[in-house]
Amino acid sequence: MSTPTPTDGGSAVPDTSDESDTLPPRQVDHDRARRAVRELLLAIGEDPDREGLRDTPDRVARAATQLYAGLSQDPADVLSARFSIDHEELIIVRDIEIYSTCEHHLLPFHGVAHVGYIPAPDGTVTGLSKLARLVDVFARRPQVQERITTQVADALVEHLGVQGVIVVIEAEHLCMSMRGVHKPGSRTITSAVRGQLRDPATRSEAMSLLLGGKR
Ligand SMILES: Nc1nc2c(ncn2[C@@H]2O[C@H](COP(=O)(O)OP(=O)(O)OP(=O)(O)O)[C@@H](O)[C@H]2O)c(=O)[nH]1
Ligand SMILES: [Zn+2]
Repeated sequence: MSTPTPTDGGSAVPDTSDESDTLPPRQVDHDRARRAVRELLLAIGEDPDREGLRDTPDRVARAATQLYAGLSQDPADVLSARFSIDHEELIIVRDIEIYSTCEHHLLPFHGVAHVGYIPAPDGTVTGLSKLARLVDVFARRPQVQERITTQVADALVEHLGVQGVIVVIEAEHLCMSMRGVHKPGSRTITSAVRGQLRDPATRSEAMSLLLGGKR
């Protein structure tokens, strides 16, 4: 599913294998990331060669391969795990923990995602874990919360042919907590609704299940 990422800290070699036909090579360029982190440390007046910081550029570069792994992952691959169970009613996975990185400040935002959908008319569903994996594919990129929300909803329509989908994400943005406006604890809630779940009655049933026991 995912494109392999270098683990030895060496510079990423552009992917010229067959996989590059489907996705552009987006692995983290370790050398470049290391140089950038060293520059940032110099820019803030730190000594990147002092003991505690000596390995930091390399650590940050390696962390980036995890934090931005979604850039080289294809939602179609995640949703290729599908099977027919002849179920045409609402399916919800809620409280999916989500960690992402705000594209404005490169600081984390984290919270929960709730995903519900009404399967295609032939009853085809995907595995429950795939909904959480789908969230991660879009969260592990430089992002804004609204975009993750719509991308998850649109991917389920496009790749699974669902009749309706609702996605709600609640998250705290550290760029609002530890800097800037300094409002720790504020939560941002975004939603995206498609197809049959736009119908007010169905949508209200889905919302009460999505948020059930939490309000
Ligand atoms: N809509 C949206 N805004 C976001 C998200 N993450 C961060 N932001 C906002 O992006 C905005 C960037 O505003 P700017 O004025 O360009 O940057 P800034 O001077 O650092 O803003 P402050 O955070 O207010 O200090 C801020 O208001 C952030 O709260 C997100 O996921 N969605
Ligand atoms: Zn931010």
